[in-house]
Amino acid sequence: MDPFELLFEQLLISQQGRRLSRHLLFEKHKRSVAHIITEQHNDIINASYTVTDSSPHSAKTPLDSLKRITLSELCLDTVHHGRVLVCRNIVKPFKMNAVQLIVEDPIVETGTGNSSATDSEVVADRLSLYNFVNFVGWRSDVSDCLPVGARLLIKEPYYKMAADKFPMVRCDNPGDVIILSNEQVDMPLLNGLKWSDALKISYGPVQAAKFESSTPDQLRFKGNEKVKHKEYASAIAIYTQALALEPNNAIVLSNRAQAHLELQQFRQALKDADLALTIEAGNIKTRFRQAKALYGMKRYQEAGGVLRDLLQANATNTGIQDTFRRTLERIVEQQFGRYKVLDVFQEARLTHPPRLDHADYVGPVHVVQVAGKGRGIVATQDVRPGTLLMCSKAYAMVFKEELAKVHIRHIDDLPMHKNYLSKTHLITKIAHRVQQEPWTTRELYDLYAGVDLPPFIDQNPEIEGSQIDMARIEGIILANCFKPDNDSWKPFAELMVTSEEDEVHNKLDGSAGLWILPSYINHSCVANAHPIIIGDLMFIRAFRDIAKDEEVCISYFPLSPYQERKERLQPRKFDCQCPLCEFERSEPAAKHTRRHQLLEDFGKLVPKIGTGSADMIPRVESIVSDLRKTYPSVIPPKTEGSRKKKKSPKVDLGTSILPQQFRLALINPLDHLGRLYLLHNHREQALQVFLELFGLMPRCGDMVQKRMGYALAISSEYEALGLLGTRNQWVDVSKKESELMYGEDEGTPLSWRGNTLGTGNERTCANVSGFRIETPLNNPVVARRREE
Ligand SMILES: C[S@@+](CC[C@H](N)C(=O)[O-])C[C@H]1O[C@@H](n2cnc3c(N)ncnc32)[C@H](O)[C@@H]1O
Repeated sequence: MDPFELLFEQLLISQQGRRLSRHLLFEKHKRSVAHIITEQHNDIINASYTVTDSSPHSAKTPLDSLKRITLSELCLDTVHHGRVLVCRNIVKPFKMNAVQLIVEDPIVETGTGNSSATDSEVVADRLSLYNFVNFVGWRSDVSDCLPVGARLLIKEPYYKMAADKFPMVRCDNPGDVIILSNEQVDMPLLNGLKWSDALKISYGPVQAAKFESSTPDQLRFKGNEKVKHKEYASAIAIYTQALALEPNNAIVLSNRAQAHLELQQFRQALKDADLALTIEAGNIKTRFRQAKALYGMKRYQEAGGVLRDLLQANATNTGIQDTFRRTLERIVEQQFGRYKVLDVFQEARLTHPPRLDHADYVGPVHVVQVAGKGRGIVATQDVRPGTLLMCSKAYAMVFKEELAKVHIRHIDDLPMHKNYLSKTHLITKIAHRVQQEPWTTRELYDLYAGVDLPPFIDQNPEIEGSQIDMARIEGIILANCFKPDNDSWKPFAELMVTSEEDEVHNKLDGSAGLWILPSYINHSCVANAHPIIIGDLMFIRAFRDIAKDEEVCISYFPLSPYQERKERLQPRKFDCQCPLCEFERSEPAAKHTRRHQLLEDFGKLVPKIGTGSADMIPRVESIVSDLRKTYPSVIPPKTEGSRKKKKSPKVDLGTSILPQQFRLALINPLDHLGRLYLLHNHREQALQVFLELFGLMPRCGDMVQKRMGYALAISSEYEALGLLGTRNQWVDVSKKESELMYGEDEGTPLSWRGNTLGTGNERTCANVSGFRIETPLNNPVVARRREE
């Protein structure tokens, strides 16, 4: 069809509010497929978005209470509660973000052997299945899972206008889609229905009963071919056909176990491997697959037992040896919380995307009710600073690097909002996991889902996939999602709890993930613990002493002046009652206003400060001085650092969190002032500023990383002054702070073992908040001074 003819017909139809004719549906489908193929050639991945105005619908009514509805009865912008659509797929589907099909109604038999409609009258329409098949990519071939002729039931269908201004049936919830097998044709719902004899498609041969004429062996080979091409979902569909013909075929069962392993469907893999072993007990390959499935399910002890037995008979098999070694490492992690942190960093660097293979660890903490906060986490014993409280692997995570590959363009070139990307994909990933692993649904649905959703109260120990509830999943990620700082594992995570749509979408652009146990940790501005995200692992360590039964809290955002924190808490719908907030609330309002004004003045100067102009020094000094005056009894900065004064400074380790000592408004301006001093070689003043900054930083939340950075900067300045003893003392301080955050790796704090935090050569330069500081080895002025 001529593209202009197509456009003209589309225009006419859209003006008349009619659904697309059958041949137009085919033309559009064909064009979309051709478009995808071209884009594939250009190595661009498309994602098609149809953004719902309301929360995605999930049917709650059981199938046998639903009444049939036909395509022609569907009303626009309506969720058809209490109804079910019976339909048949009539095209080779394609998958972008959603699986796109064209489906048709069945024909009603009249009882006289005639049908109520002729073939040409059978209504067809578009169906978009979101979150549906395995998330193996936007371009996956899903035709083996949804072949032409597949009969489907869509519970409580939603009919809506798509972004191209034509209607379509949209289904967000995989649990609401039932693909009927050959045995399911006798359902009462299908009584009196038959399908048009000719599958009225305009291209390609039709194979409704695709595999029926094949033998189990032929199907096995076909499945193996799919595995070779990494099309695991298709392979599983084909092996399943083979097993329908020969249920006890141990080889097919074992091969299907392998395909499930590839898709990380460990429980299904274990089921197949177990069954295959009851038929052929000694099969090494199948036992190895069984061990891998156990490993995937985190049943490391059992996996270890199987692997040990296997090794006894196959001592030289390197694959088994390697899996056994990894299993032992997981057992040590799971039981003792011992991680080789440096290796974890390395692994995160080398794995793309960095989904890491490590065990979860639950340290001395448990979940309890906390007055006024719902549930929370408390320590089960006294805990020392640096103690690992938990290590948790993300329930689901999307990485910026994955999203970067997605070129957002609707198939009809309509502009789409990029910021929906990570949110949509995180929801999809979670829905997919729920679908694949229904036994994990309970722990997911138990999470707080926002003020508008009541707690989940289903008492079933194992919630079935049909209970996938996209609205709840959305609520859960908005209340509990952590977003690592832009570039992967910077130790700052922000929890998003907001009802402000735009804000949420903006924040959800980039990497984002959901971690189950950490989601129970409540907020405090003076947090005693802090999360570090490496790949998809979250480590949470204590930053201060925590007494038995004391609550463990993290900060949901960086520690900032009161006004800013207040604004950030507003959409989260709770007031923070931490000692700092209590104290600052009790301060006279005039002080807050004055600080706010001064910080606004400072904000206006920032672009000019960025140019490094020396004129900025007195201006920033004046703002800093005025800010100091807004705090009571400001302790003047110590005057250490003189070359004559050899006495080591008394280092404040920040263990005190007396709210009166916080002077948060000073931090940012002082940081800029320090940089300016350095830039203009006023090194002694810079040292004073860094010393003051270090003193201003309590051991709270993200402050620990800054403390580490300033301690490093101070040590560099002492080195420049030739005060090596003092320098070493500050190096130790920085090491201590680094240990607090990352733990120790074989006795050496992580930041000193590579370039994970600084520039990689911390003897020659340090990195404070991204600002390079020169030391004698690379600063000619200081080097000369030393020579003198
Ligand atoms: C990530 S969840 C924390 C666990 C949650 N308390 C629960 O019961 O599952 C975040 C929610 O916990 C509550 N919350 C967290 N910190 C709080 C605090 N300091 N005071 C009051 N409520 C808090 C708020 O309802 C917030 O939206």
